[in-house]
Amino acid sequence: MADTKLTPPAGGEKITIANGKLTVPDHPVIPYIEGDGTGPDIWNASVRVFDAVVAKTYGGKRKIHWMEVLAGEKAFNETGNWLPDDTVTACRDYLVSIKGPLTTPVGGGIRSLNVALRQMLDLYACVRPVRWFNGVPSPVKDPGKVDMTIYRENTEDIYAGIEFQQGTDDARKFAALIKEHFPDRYKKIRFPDSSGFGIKPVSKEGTERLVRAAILYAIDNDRDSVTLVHKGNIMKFTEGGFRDWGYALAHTEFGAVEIDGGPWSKFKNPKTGKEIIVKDAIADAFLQQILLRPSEYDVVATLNLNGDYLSDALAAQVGGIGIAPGGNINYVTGHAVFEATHGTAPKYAGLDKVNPGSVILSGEMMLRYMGWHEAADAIIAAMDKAIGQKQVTYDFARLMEGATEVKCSEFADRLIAAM
Ligand SMILES: NC(=O)C1=CN([C@@H]2O[C@H](COP(=O)(O)OP(=O)(O)OC[C@H]3O[C@@H](n4cnc5c(N)ncnc54)[C@H](OP(=O)(O)O)[C@@H]3O)[C@@H](O)[C@H]2O)C=CC1
Ligand SMILES: O=C(O)CCC(=O)C(=O)O
Ligand SMILES: [Mg+2]
Repeated sequence: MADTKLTPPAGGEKITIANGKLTVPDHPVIPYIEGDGTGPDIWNASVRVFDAVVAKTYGGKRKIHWMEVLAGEKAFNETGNWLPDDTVTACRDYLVSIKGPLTTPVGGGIRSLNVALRQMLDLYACVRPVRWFNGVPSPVKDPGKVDMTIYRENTEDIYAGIEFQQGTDDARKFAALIKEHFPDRYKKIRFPDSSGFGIKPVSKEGTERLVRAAILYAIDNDRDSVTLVHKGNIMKFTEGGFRDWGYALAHTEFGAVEIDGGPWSKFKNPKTGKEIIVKDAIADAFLQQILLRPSEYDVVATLNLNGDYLSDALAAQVGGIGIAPGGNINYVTGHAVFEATHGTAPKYAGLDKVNPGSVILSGEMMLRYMGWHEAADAIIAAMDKAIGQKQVTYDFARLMEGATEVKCSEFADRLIAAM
């Protein structure tokens, strides 16, 4: 594999993987992408928290050597390329990286760089834990009942980007192809001449590796259930396939057996002996269930688009997207890019205003992924403490009684002080 032409920071070493196990040196090089919009505000606050927590936890023995790599507007302005090869190579070579949000225009323009990076590195699992921090304002009565981890398939579905724009030669060719080979289905297109088209590939292997990761997470973290969320009643061969392949994998690889005639199934956690239920839910019903009966759901395995919607909806239930973290992971190659669930929030760019919590908690996931559990735990403890002191960014302050609003950078200061 070619090394990046970027100059790595002196004194740092690469994280490596052998036989599926990461080796993390005490001084790892970690590439980061600052991000567009509010990305720089958030990154500047977050990196101070990461450096402080590692220094305080390990007394100077460990240190992250950050290496900036470019993507998005900054990359385009400096190199004329939205996602330079060097950036992808660095994320590939150094295995673990972290990024801020990148803008994707609606309707036309460039395709999502975020999605491109996930596809190029084959980061098939988008892992988004959703939990409530004591004191965070929430629109629901009992936000503490929400404790779920979303495993969103990250490389397939409508996000594969196979689309044909209305009125183009490609769209006409595609329509002609369906007309010739699938006349019955062509007849179902209400306005064929003025339609755009999108294709949704969902594969057995793609489903299996995602559902396997979700079940292994449930085993390792002693969770009660894995729910396969799909719209398989309507999209039978894609979303319905996801459900069927997911159950089949639970049976063949984890020894799950059907309960009361199925399809819900159960197996014993090989580590704890506790029962894990594998169940499924249709996506629209699931969205009302998570509001009404959140404690019945735990690990969620779902397709790309459902997972995108669900992540923001669940984040809102525990106080908003300002503290919703995530990681894009390939558990086989070890590649991982950590990033917030939210986007660039452009109206707040440069105001030092937004909540940096989502990137800070994405860093917490990254540290845990690296095996630096003590530092990760210290971030969670500091978060609890800082929020408890009610000195919070605008998003929480506007909903929290008796709170003092602090800037993005000041919230990082509070976290560091709370360590
Ligand atoms: N992974 C990525 O890089 C992602 C990129 N995007 C991209 O981001 C751009 C903007 O997307 P948009 O739909 O506006 O969604 P955003 O998530 O950027 O923002 C929507 C709203 O969420 C709230 N919000 C977002 N981030 C924070 C934060 N850190 N602290 C507090 N509140 C926050 C704000 O709410 P309020 O207005 O109530 O204050 C904001 O207006 C698009 O180009 C989109 O494609 C989107 C998602 C992920
Ligand atoms: O890539 C984008 O611009 C949006 C991605 C997104 O919303 C997500 O991954 O949750
Ligand atoms: Mg999203």
